[in-house]
Parts: sequence; structure tokens; C-alpha cells
Amino acid sequence: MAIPDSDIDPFCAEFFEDPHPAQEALREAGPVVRLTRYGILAVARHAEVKSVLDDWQAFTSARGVGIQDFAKEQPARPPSIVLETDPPLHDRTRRVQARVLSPAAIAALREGFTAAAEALADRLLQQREFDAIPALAEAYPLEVFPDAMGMPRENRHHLLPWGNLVFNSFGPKNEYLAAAIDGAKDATPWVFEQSKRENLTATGFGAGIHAAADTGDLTAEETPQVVRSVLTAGVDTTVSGIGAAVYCLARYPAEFARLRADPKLARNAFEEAVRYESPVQTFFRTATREVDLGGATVPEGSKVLMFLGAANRDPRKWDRPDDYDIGRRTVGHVGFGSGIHACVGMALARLEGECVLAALAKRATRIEITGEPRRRYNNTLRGLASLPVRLHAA
Ligand code: HEM
Ligand SMILES: C=Cc1ccc(C(=O)O)cc1
Repeated sequence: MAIPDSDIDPFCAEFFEDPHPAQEALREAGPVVRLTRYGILAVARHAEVKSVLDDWQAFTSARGVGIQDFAKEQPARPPSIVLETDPPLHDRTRRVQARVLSPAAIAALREGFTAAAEALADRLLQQREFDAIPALAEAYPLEVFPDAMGMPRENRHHLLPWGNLVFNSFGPKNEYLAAAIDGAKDATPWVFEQSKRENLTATGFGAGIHAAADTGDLTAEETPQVVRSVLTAGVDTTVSGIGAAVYCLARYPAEFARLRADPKLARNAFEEAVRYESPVQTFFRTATREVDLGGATVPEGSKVLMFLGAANRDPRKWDRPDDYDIGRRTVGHVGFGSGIHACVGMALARLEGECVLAALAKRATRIEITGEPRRRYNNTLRGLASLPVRLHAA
């Protein structure tokens, strides 16, 4: 089957504002599409996105999960020894993260995360009107996550421009990456310093990762990189995810009413927001050999862009894909990826989302949008920059 061409640009303001028409066009064009602007291949249907995610031998992360092919050019940033490696190195680094971020370790955070969400929701209810992105979507992860990592309270705001830089760096060298590099001048040295063992408390996740150097699971050179991997992925993603969930519940008041009637739905309401908005929109893989994908022949060395957001709205997979339904069975969505690189922090992300949404649903009857939401432009992350709201007290 011939691979059709498309001049769609997934790294421009028009796409960031509303990716859905372009995603629909890509799904309809075929199982694999050539994006002529960048000389890359794209997969947008759920079936092909999932098969690329699940086949790390044919579609490697080790040549970069951004547009750069590390076999052909110098990486702009030191590659992650978790995200941008394959077995066997990936087995070692991922195992340490998975052990530290285990379901039991995350469950132990529930009481503190719940208390922080309730206290923040009480403050916001007093305020009544606020911008839900800085005051809630950013404030909550920046309070609970660095504490769990074992970081000091000062300067943790640097985690946002750092994440903004990394997530832009997976895309092309465009204006968004240029602005992010400029915005992260202070954040970059701070993150590297903050990842060192001596700058982390003895009880946080950071210490748990550094302890791997004492047992020989990781070298002393590897542990700061594995800590940095968690710091990079652990904030900007949940900021976008929590912002997406609040935005969905504000746009769908009947769903917020369902949540108020049954706060146990908070966890699924967050999961459905991750499917519906896909905070992480895209990631690349590189074909290690000629491989068949949905009937199309992908040449060795092809960069393949996976449209996670498009797969999460594919009518071939989902009934009513464009409805936000907090009772939906969300199993199979690729918002957290799939396969050996599937999100190692999803339990933590889900705990944050559940705590925030449950706290809001207990206190408010409605989240009213009081001003024009403003979207944040980033080459990989989909999220809002501003969401003016009013909380209607119960
Ligand atoms: C709503 C929030 C989040 C979303 C949507 C998200 C999404 C993703 C996705 C799509 C991947 C797969 C990347 C790939 O296949 O190349 C991934 C991997 C990863 N995530 Fe998350 N993530 C979230 C929160 C977190 C948090 C809170 C942490 C840390 C505590 C985290 C740490 C990581 C790490 C370290 C990886 C790389 C895993 C590997 O390569 O084996 N993420 N995430
Ligand atoms: C899902 C995003 C993500 C970003 C960076 C890293 C890393 O630097 O290891 C891992 C995951």
C-alpha cells in the first residue's frame, strides 16, 4: 500500500489551538501518512499507534523519542537513560523507578495528598473566582510532588520552565523551542543540582533512587540521571492533566453533577480527561528495520510520530469518542503510553487527579468558566495557560 502525503504541521499554533480536524484527516488518510513538512511518518489510528508503542524492537526509543535521530545527529540534550533507551539498560533504570514509585509507595501518599487537595479546595472556595491553571493545576502538583521527591520548598517553580524546555525539545527547532530554551536558563542548572543525592531528603523518592547506587542496581553516575527523569516527567504532565480534567468538568456540568453524586467516580473522571485531552499528545519512534504497519511498508530509519491524542479519539476504537463521559470504560487508551515505556508514574498522576477532583466535587455544585480560556503552546504537551473560573459553593 502506498503511503499518502500530508502537509499537516503538528507543531504550529493552529494545531495546538484545535488538533482535532488535523487528527481526523490523518486517521482517514490511512494507517501510515507521510508528513512532507518534516520528512517523517505519522500514525494516528489507535491500532497502529498501539502496535508501534508495543513493538520496541522494530520501533526503538534509543534513537530519540523526539524528531532528532540520534544515529544521524548530536542530541540537543543528554538523552534520558530511561525514556530514550531500550533493554537491557532500560530494564535496569526502569526497574529502580518502578520500585520507588510502586503502588504501595503511592498508596502511602494518599492521606497527605488528600489533605493538601482539601486545604487547597477550601482556599479556592473562599476565593470563589480564580485562574484554575496557576491557582490549582500548577499549585497542587508543585506542592505535593517535590515534597514526595524529597526536595526543599524553595525554587521548586523551576520545574515548570524545565519541563516546558524538555517537552518542546522533542519537536522541531521552532519558535516554541527557542522560547523554552530562553525561559529555562536558570531552571536547567537548578534541576541538575537538585538531582544530586546531597540535595534530597533521606525519605523521598529521590533518596530511594540514589539508594540503588549502594546496591549496585545503578552506578553513581546513573542515579542523578534517573532522578532527573522523574523530575522532568513528573510535574508538567500532571499540571496539564489536572488542568484538562477541570476544563472538562467545567464544560460538561452534567458530568460534574454525576461526580458530586458519586465522588468515587473522581478517579475515572481524571482517567477519562487523560483520554479526552491527551496531555502528552505525541512521541516519536525510529524504525530499526523495514517493517509492515497496517499494510504500509515503513523503511528502516524512518522517524514515526505517534499521535496519542488522535488514537484516543479514534472512532474505530471508541463509541462517542468526542464525548467526555466519566463513567466510560477507559481501558486501552494510550494517554499514558503502552508497552515497556508505559508511564511509570501513572499511579502517582492518578492519585493527584483523584484527590483534586474529589475535593472539588465535595465543595462545589458547579465549575463555571468566567473568561476566555487561553491555550498553552508546546510541541508535545497539550494544556491550558489560563482558565478563569468561579466555584459555585454547595
Ligand atoms: C497526567 C500525567 C501524565 C501523563 C499524561 C504521562 C504520559 C506518559 C507517556 C505517554 C509516557 C510514554 C512515553 C513513551 O512511550 O515514549 C510516559 C512515560 C514516563 N512517565 Fe509519565 N505521564 C504522566 C505523569 C507522570 C508522572 C507523575 C511521573 C513521575 C512521577 C511520570 C514519569 C514518567 C517516566 C519516568 C516515563 C518514562 C518511562 C519509560 O521510558 O520506561 N509520568 N508518561
Ligand atoms: C512522558 C514524558 C517524559 C519526559 C521525560 C522523561 C525522561 O527524561 O526520562 C520521561 C518521560
